[in-house]
Amino acid sequence: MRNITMSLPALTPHLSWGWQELLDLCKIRVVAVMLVCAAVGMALSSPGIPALSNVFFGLMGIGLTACGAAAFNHIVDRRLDALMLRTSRRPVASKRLPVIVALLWATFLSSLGVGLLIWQVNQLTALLTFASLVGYALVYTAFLKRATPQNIVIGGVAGAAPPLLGWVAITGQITPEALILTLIIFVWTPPHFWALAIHKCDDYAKAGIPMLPVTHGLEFTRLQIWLYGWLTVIATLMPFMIGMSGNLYLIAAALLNARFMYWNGKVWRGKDPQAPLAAFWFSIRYLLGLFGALLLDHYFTILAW
Ligand code: HEM
Ligand SMILES: CC(C)=CCC/C(C)=C/CC/C(C)=C/COP(=O)(O)OP(=O)(O)O
Repeated sequence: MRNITMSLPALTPHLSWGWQELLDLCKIRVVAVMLVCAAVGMALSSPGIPALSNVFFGLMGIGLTACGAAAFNHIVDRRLDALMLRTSRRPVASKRLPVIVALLWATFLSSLGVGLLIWQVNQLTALLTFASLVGYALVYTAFLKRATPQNIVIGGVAGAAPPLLGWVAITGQITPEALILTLIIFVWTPPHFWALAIHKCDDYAKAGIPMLPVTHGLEFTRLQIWLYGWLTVIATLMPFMIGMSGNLYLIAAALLNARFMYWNGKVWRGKDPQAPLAAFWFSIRYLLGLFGALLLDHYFTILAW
């Protein structure tokens, strides 16, 4: 017995995992921002306070499924992740966590998430959340990411879904208002991701992943960031134009857009080597600020009545 125990570290030199590794699979900070967007979708879907049980189980179900999708992504991408500096220390890529454990964890999280939605929320939310899981973990990660520089544009549909999922969790219906919130995240994704991809271009090239800066060069990618930035600005004006949001939102959106386009403009001009990373981090604060403004505006308008 003593011999077996002593020889284990030699046989499995990298294996060392616990709750931290399981948590690392969940991309918890990305999922947290997605849940903010889902919660805003829930709030804007109805004039008063939405049914609290739908809010609670909706956010639990969407969050758990998104964590499961992220865990599947770690499994499918483990060889690619091992080739890139940014991702090489991930639990499955670095072989600290066995694939089978990650697979059981991803399956557990996703089943629990979708199960909660079917049981406590509604079938349509469960179906759309499951479609987002498949869209990200399978369609984007296993196929698009390796196949085309448009990978994140098409794959962005799955990442953009949270406000729609939140909306449907409360109302059971897909409406144009919910689709506008999703459109905002959809057109925001290319500036968000390509800014980071420019910064990590060598890493992606080394791993042979056809991200836009690798296949079409930095100048073309910088232009795309600028153009998608303007599309995002237009999309963010839509909630005001259709009367879903008021002046408070419009002012906040104008200020946030000015800063967003300041950074995207810097990326486009290509003179400041720090600009892409700064633009990437600002894109996250921007999205949180924008959805925060939608929420505040919604409840201020209700209180003002
Ligand atoms: C296909 C769509 C998307 C792609 C390709 C993408 C790509 C990325 C990448 C590569 C990172 C760096 C992750 C890391 O270093 O571990 C990142 C970070 C992040 N993304 Fe995205 N993203 C997408 C959509 C989204 C969406 C929809 C949201 C939120 C609604 C989001 C929020 C975030 C946040 C909060 C971070 C920072 C995470 C941290 O602090 O560790 N992303 N994204
Ligand atoms: C159910 C539901 C709402 C699903 C959404 C799932 C989800 C967590 C999407 C996250 C999008 C994201 C962080 C992509 C990163 O791209 P990447 O995987 O290429 O980046 P990486 O190189 O950091 O792994």
